[in-house]
Amino acid sequence: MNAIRVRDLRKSYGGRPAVAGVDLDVDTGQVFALLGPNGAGKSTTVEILEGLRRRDAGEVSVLGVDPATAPRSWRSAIGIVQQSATDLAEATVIEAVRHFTGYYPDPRDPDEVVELVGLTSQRAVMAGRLSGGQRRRLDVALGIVGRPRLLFLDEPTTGFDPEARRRFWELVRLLAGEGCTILLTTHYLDEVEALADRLVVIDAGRVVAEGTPATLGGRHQAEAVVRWLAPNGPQAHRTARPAALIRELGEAPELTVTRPSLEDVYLELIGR
Ligand SMILES: Nc1ncnc2c1ncn2[C@@H]1O[C@H](COP(=O)(O)OP(=O)(O)OP(=O)(O)O)[C@@H](O)[C@H]1O
Repeated sequence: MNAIRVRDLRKSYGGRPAVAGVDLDVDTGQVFALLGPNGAGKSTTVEILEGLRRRDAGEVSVLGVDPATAPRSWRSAIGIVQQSATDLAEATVIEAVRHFTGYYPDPRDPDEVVELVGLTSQRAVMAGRLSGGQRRRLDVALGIVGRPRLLFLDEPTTGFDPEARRRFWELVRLLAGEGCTILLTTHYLDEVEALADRLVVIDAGRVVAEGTPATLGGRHQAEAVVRWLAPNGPQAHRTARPAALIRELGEAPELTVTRPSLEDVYLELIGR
């Protein structure tokens, strides 16, 4: 069964389409990324899947249920990390996590959750006193405390320092390894490359491309650029068969082979 199945999803605000006919298929256990420029319609799509926003038209099934009419039991199988953080300023980290365990039938141990998101040293700190990145980690903690079967992560690592991001990636891999399906919205293409099994690119409310990080937009078939330092200066040669050229060159100094990055392909897809 697909964890998420969407057909011809539509939503307008005041007559202006924000989502204009989106189809999505996310397999159970996949890490699936939604990419697209600001205002593309990602959050609107995700909020409809989370049951937090009404759609105008289209079919939506999330864990086999229509989120618009989903029962409470469905909600407890879903974890949400939204862009706008929950108001928790008056609780400490561990109190907030403990409080949220009360909403779920089979929650994780609060101390384990705090450790997983790297907030053990801040466990007794008031949420209102956390730094931006630490606050975001607390949001992640609250999203995973209920052991969700499906986790929505909307720009989860905004404000994270590089170490926190790497740690968060490990956490996503751990959750995926436990069989949790993950829908990730992010503007960081390295994050998509590191985590996503599949991705779609949304622009102006429509899916403009889909694939894996390695194959999006025919990236894997694109010509490679081979660079090296020759006695007469730096060389760059574009070729579909880099291995043959490298064999010919032998031990060339400063030899590199590059193909278009995911970012190159993405920017081309959205016409920027
Ligand atoms: N509550 C709202 N009322 C009116 N218009 C809205 C509302 N929410 C979103 N929009 C508009 O709908 C369009 C899609 O917005 P959405 O937040 O879904 O985009 P996004 O892809 O998530 O963007 P970002 O990357 O900036 O988070 C935008 O033009 C936005 O201005």
